[in-house]
Amino acid sequence: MTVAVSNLEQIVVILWEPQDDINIGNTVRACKNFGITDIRLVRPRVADPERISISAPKAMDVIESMRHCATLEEALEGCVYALATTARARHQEHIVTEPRGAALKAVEVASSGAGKVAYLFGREDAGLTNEAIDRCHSIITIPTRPDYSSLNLGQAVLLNMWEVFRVATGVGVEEPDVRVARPSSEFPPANLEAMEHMYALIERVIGYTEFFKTPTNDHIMRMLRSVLTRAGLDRREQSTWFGIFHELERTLKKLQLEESE
Ligand SMILES: C[S@@+](CC[C@H](N)C(=O)[O-])C[C@H]1O[C@@H](n2cnc3c(N)ncnc32)[C@H](O)[C@@H]1O
Repeated sequence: MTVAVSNLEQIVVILWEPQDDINIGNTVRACKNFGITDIRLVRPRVADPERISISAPKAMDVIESMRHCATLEEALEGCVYALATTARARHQEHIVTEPRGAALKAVEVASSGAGKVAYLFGREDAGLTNEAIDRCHSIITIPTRPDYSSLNLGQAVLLNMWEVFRVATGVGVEEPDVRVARPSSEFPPANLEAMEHMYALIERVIGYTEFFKTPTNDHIMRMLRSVLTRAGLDRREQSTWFGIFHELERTLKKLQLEESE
């Protein structure tokens, strides 16, 4: 799969005083996964390329091109728009958005040719300072359960860069496939355990015939599973299928018994 990456070159990830090489490595990895190569570190406590590469293998190109900056001003060089990420929306005066909305804005600005767009991430123990947040146009808060809202730094980078990638490339944002859409059912979806019982039953019933010709039934069963998964059976439909195959098994067993007598 090839994707257009020109807008992604305009995205800058800034880590504010990162404290840990593993988190820097996870950031590098997430960025490289999604085509972002401009990473800038403001006063990192550590930044050992070898240790960083443990969590970001085959990414030495990005690791070696990371810029080390003494100040946020230096890190924001060439940027025309900045977004601060924080779990705690402390600044009522800022626009607060979530990663998807932020990515739409970031890619819009990045595509305009005006300059680069910076995403700021805070240090592991203290987040971003108020002064750093004040330099930004808007705040991104990743929605979480309210009493446990702080994500790991690398994971926060991952979620945001995934959205930037999707918006910039259009990958993974297709409309649902209408061919497989079905009206919503009044019954709950079929239980996975019940589905497994049903597949085992179907396999047994087919086994009474001469349909299976190969030593393993895997290929056929995988195809049947795929068809029935796509159908998205509800509980009533599943139990009807089960009932039909159950009756078939009973009948086939009876016939087999009669034949052997
Ligand atoms: C471990 S968190 C910092 C937690 C810090 N104790 C605080 O209160 O901000 C490290 C960074 O990940 C990002 N982050 C973590 N959770 C987030 C969330 N729910 N929404 C947006 N960014 C988040 C922010 O950039 C944050 O500064």
